[in-house]
Amino acid sequence: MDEFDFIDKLQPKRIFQPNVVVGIGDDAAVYKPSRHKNQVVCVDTMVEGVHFLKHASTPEEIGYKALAVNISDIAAMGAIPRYYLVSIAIPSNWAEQDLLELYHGMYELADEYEMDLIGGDTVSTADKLVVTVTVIGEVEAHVQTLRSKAKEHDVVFVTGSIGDSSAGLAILLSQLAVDNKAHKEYLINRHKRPTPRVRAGQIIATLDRASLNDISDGLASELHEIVEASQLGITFNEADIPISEALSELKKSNDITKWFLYGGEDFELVGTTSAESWDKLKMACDEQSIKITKIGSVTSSHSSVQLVKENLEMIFLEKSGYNHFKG
Ligand SMILES: Nc1ncnc2c1ncn2[C@@H]1O[C@H](COP(=O)(O)OP(=O)(O)OP(=O)(O)O)[C@@H](O)[C@H]1O
Ligand SMILES: Cc1ncc(C[n+]2csc(CCOP(=O)(O)O)c2C)c(N)n1
Ligand SMILES: [Mg+2]
Ligand SMILES: [Mg+2]
Ligand SMILES: [Mg+2]
Repeated sequence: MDEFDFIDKLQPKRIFQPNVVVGIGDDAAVYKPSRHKNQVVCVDTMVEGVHFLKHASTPEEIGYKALAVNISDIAAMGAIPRYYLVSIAIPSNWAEQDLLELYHGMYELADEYEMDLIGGDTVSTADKLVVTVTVIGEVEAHVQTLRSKAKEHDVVFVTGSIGDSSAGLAILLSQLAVDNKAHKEYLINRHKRPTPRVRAGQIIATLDRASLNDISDGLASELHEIVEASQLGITFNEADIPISEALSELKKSNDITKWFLYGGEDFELVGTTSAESWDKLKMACDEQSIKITKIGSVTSSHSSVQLVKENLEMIFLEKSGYNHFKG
């Protein structure tokens, strides 16, 4: 493979955003920021063996997810994704065709959101593929859906359903057998092709105030991040946590809490807002068929995350979930 030929093949056929001044092909990209908007930027990396296994995912699925997890961070800021850059470290056992397919996985999502690939970097590496995606988005200058914005008595809400991705990973790792074929495919798909909740983030951005976080490391961990940043507490009900039909089915013979509390990679949004704003949010989401569920409330109990179990026992949850240095 030739580095320069490969980069030539990444040149987009079309540019969606009129504000791109210089895209792929020079020393750096140039774009014009929109007036009255703040620029929002995030970067997340995926490493072969840590975030995906080459034999368990197609290159297209890996590319899709590498972009999706970053769009999810943009959604958690109430922002709209506009541009992305891709840095890729390539070992010799990845063929050019695999890499072009990986980019196709990204194009699928980028087309949906009319995002432009405006640059990146290509290097070789000894062993595992590493793909790092940077996304730039824009948000109305007054919108700040920060982890620190929770207030006492707020409603705690979550989009979609929780725990599917982690159960899907357990299937891929042969730690879980699911007989129902449709359920098995659903769970694996939720792991490989998470849906970033940009539309929900947009609605939340219209509220007077909201705290917001996306669920990458697990619900318990993300709730801890909100209570730490807001110096408050959260209490939530196990019975109210939205669980898919596929995961509910597994409840009969598995302890599913490890998936929905600590598993991670749900890429749903979790946040808090006033009771009044919650009513507006719920109504707006219902109108657009966006699933959003109230799971608890914000308390004055500093930095504690309390779960009311289905049997009404109350337990304090530790900040455990996915942690790169704890496994
Ligand atoms: N190596 C680093 N250097 C500088 N800032 C970092 C570094 N790693 C993380 N950060 C910053 O720390 C904050 C939290 O990052 P983190 O990656 O935990 O958030 P996240 O992307 O929402 O979570 P996840 O990576 O699990 O998806 C962000 O502001 C991020 O930019
Ligand atoms: C092969 C394999 N083993 C384990 C996992 C689970 N996993 C990896 S990183 C992560 C948290 C989010 O990542 P980050 O914090 O880097 O954004 C999780 C839950 C996986 N996806 N693939
Ligand atoms: Mg990150
Ligand atoms: Mg995040
Ligand atoms: Mg992230």
